[in-house]
Formats: sequence, C-alpha cells, structure tokens
Amino acid sequence: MIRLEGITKHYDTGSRRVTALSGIDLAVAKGEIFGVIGHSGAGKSTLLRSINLLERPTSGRVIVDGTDLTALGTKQLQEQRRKIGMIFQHFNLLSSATVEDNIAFPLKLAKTPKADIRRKVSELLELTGLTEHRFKYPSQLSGGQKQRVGIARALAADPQVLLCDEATSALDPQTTNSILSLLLDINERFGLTIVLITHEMHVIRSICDRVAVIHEGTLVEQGRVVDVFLKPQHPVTLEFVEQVSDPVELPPAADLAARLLKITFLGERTYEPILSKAVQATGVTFSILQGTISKLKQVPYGQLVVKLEGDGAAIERTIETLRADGLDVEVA
Ligand SMILES: Nc1ncnc2c1ncn2[C@@H]1O[C@H](COP(=O)(O)OP(=O)(O)OP(=O)(O)O)[C@@H](O)[C@H]1O
Repeated sequence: MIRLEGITKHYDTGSRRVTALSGIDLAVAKGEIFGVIGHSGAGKSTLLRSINLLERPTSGRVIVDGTDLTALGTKQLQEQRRKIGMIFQHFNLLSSATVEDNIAFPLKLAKTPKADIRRKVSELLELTGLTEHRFKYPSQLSGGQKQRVGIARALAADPQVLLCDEATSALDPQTTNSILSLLLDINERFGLTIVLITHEMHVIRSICDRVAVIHEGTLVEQGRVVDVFLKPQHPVTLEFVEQVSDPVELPPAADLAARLLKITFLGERTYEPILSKAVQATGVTFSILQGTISKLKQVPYGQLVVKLEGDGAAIERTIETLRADGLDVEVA
C-alpha cells in the first residue's frame, strides 16, 4: 500500500544542514498497522509527513496505492491526498466550530452534497462514540474526546490510509488505551492501513503488526512486532522493549550438573502445560528462575528462564522434546 524508496531529507537552516532522514526504505502492506518508534529528534515526524508529502523529501520516491506521489503536480497530489487521513498529537481542531462542523469540514471542502454530509457525520459520530457531543465546541471536550473528533474528521473522506502523529502522547494511560482500541476497531472493520509514530513501546505492543525502529534518521531494525519485541537486535530497540517489560535474560551456565534454558512461548501454546509434560516424560526436575507472560496485540506470549536438573541425557531429551513441540529454546 505504501512504499518509501531511498528517502532522504535535509533541512538547511542558515549555514547548517540537518539530515533528518537518510536512505529510508519501507513497505507497509494494505490493512496492516505499522508503527515507527524512535527517540525525540530521530526523524519520526519527518518520516510520517513524507508519506503525504507534507514534508517533501530531498530525494527518494513515495508510492501510495501504486502512485508515485513525488512525481505529481499540485492538483493531482491534492486528489491523491484524499486517500490519506491524518491525526495529530494536539488534535488540530477548529476551536470555533462544533464537533459536527469539525468532522464535516473536509466534506464541505470537497463540495459534498448537504444530505450526504449529514449522513456521513452521523455515522462517524456513532463510530467514535461522540453522538451526544455533536453540538459542543472543542474547549468543552476532554483530550480523548478531542482525539475522537480528530479521528472522525480524518475518516470523513473515506481514506485508505490513516497517519497518526503521536496521537496518544498528550493523553493519560486509560484514555490512550481507549483511543488505541478505537484505532484497532477501525482497522479491523474497514481494513484501513494505519501508520503511526510514537516513542512509547506500549503503543506498538498494543496494536501494531509490524514496527520499524528509527535512530538518527536511519531505520536500525524492522519486522513483525513479536520478533522485534522478543528478540531485539539493536541496542535502541532493547531500550524501548525495556520500557514495557523487564528483559528475560539467560544467565551464563554456572553449574555443569544443570542446564539453563530460556523458553519462549507464543500464541495459545503459552497456556499449555508443555514444559511440565516434557519433564514428566524424562524425569528431570525444573525450577523457574525468571519469567513473564503478557500479550502482543491480542497474541499471548511467555518467556521463562528455567534450570533443568537430572541425568545429562534426560536433560538433552527434554530440550529436544520442547523444540519438537515448536518452542523456541535457547540453552546457556
Ligand atoms: N523544519 C525544520 N527545520 C530544521 N530542522 C528540522 C525541521 N524539522 C525537523 N528538523 C530536525 O530534523 C530532525 C528530525 O526531526 P523530527 O521532528 O522528524 O524528529 P522526531 O523523531 O519526530 O522528534 P520528536 O519526537 O521530538 O517530534 C531533528 O534534528 C530536528 O531538529
């Protein structure tokens, strides 16, 4: 759905040149929720704003739904931008307009007939849970309600892509979760492709399918959230993972009569008694040294560090059984 090819962006300020992005290649599939995470100044906003050319890259191509946006003239670009909605950290609502007028704004700009606007706005109010607030002004709303208006407005033109610029960064944790649930709901119902930028791993873990980690203008790691989360490769990725969970680390083996294992469970297997069945069969004993069970999007996962003790050959058989059962097992 979205392809960024070799995107580089320099900002020239007086005699100084800042390279905000260098050589970014990225592909986002139709219907997925793709997160970009990075520290302040890493280049997240510049990257997101490149997708709809609010920020024009110094070089590289931006292809959305098969069209190279960088090759278009102003009028064609305006047309193509209708496919791309956007929401913002500080909502960017019109303070002098009611909720319904804010939502109707893009439809009025597109000269949509009045009856269609009324119908569409009612649908969007319902979808975002704002029906009872339709005649209020932004100053009468909470942050979460304002972001719901932002989302409804972004969806008014039936976009295929929604860009989220730190959409929950100004919200408390509970409100953040309700906005994330709404985004997930919209993604599932309409197959909308969502690209979001954030500095919070919680956001990535809650709703994203894939993630890219950006550091000093380059992508240092990308992949499925489960893979990046469970096996972070880059130190910056590890820092973000540690925001939401203590790392489960395999200590070096200290005792020759025992083996230390780090076992990763994923999906419904997390709740199955695979480990206890394996040790029952081989007669070794185990003790749990560290562990965590949580969820990535709706997928449960668990990581355990266990010490196996017993006969050497029986320990090896236990490890083989666990691996044959499809578990990821690292041995110290
Ligand atoms: N208009 C601009 N003029 C000059 N430099 C800019 C401009 N916009 C961004 N930059 C610089 O480009 C780099 C990347 O900025 P960007 O805003 O994309 O990062 P970010 O990851 O979104 O940061 P934050 O989370 O703080 O918003 C930074 O060094 C920033 O100072």
